[in-house]
Amino acid sequence: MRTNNNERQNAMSDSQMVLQSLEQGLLTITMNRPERRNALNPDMTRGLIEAARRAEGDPEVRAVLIRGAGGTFCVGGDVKSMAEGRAPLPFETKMANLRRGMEVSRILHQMPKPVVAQLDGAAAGAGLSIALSCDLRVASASCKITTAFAKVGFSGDYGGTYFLTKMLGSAKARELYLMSPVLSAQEAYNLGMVSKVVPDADIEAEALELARSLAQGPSVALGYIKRNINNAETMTLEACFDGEAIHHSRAGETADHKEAAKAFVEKRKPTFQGQ
Ligand SMILES: CC(C)(COP(=O)(O)OP(=O)(O)OC[C@H]1O[C@@H](n2cnc3c(N)ncnc32)[C@H](O)[C@@H]1OP(=O)(O)O)[C@@H](O)C(=O)NCCC(=O)NCCSC(=O)/C=C1/CC=CC=CO1
Repeated sequence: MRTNNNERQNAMSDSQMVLQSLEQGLLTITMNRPERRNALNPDMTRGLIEAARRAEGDPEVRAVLIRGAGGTFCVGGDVKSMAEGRAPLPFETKMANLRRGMEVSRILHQMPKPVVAQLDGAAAGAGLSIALSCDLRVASASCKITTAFAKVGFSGDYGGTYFLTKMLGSAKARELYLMSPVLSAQEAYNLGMVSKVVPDADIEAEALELARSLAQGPSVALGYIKRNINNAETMTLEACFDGEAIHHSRAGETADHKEAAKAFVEKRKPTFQGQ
């Protein structure tokens, strides 16, 4: 079914476990299972993938804010449901389901649009992995941050070992995965895992302000910046030089670049159109 712009702006995923709202170029994705502190289950995973695919493919989306309802980002897999010990799925099915779910981290990390994670309450296990796949993390002062996996006999998923190793280096990633300490927001900030710590009362406003400013930014250049940095995670210096040369030259052809240069000379704030 085709939807008009108004309907799309406040579209919800089929499952209602993940809410989507598009306003002025900013897609807000809200994990909505507050009674379980937004623990992941199959519906939530499907909703997240659907939202991430929309974020990637919808040209109206210029930036993304991902957050959790009820004052918690996401505590990862649902340990209470794991403890119920339902009949296990065949290994191949289990593995394929998990692999499919992880696409959310890949899309958020790779798509050429900035993604901000609003971390409040807790970010644990796969919830932390998803947060680490984002470009920027704003945390409330009381937020608890932990890999959690080893404590429940898991090794890690949703790309957390990849992102944390790239972010902090192998030694620190090993420590945080093998020992699984619960970090305060300030400790996570000191390590470089979060960009900003704000008072609990300000978390929503601060995360929204940051995400909105990115949604109103020079989108082509921001997308290329993200690509360059992603390239740097895996490519050679030569390949990164090539990428920078192409991206910088293309960004220089955008209306946003021309507007920014003009605004600089005219000593005013630029207005970006995202093209
Ligand atoms: C450090 C914590 C995240 C937060 O600590 P704290 O603020 O002190 O809160 P608690 O008192 O511990 O918890 C409050 C209530 O929330 C329930 N809860 C917490 N985490 C989970 C969870 N993951 N699943 C279900 N319920 C959860 C907790 O039981 C309390 O409920 P009651 O009040 O009824 O007792 C701390 O909570 C913590 O360490 N949590 C566990 C984190 C964890 O182990 N996460 C899973 C890691 S494995 C994973 O992510 C795996 C998968 C596999 C499956 C599918 C998809 C993805 O990943």
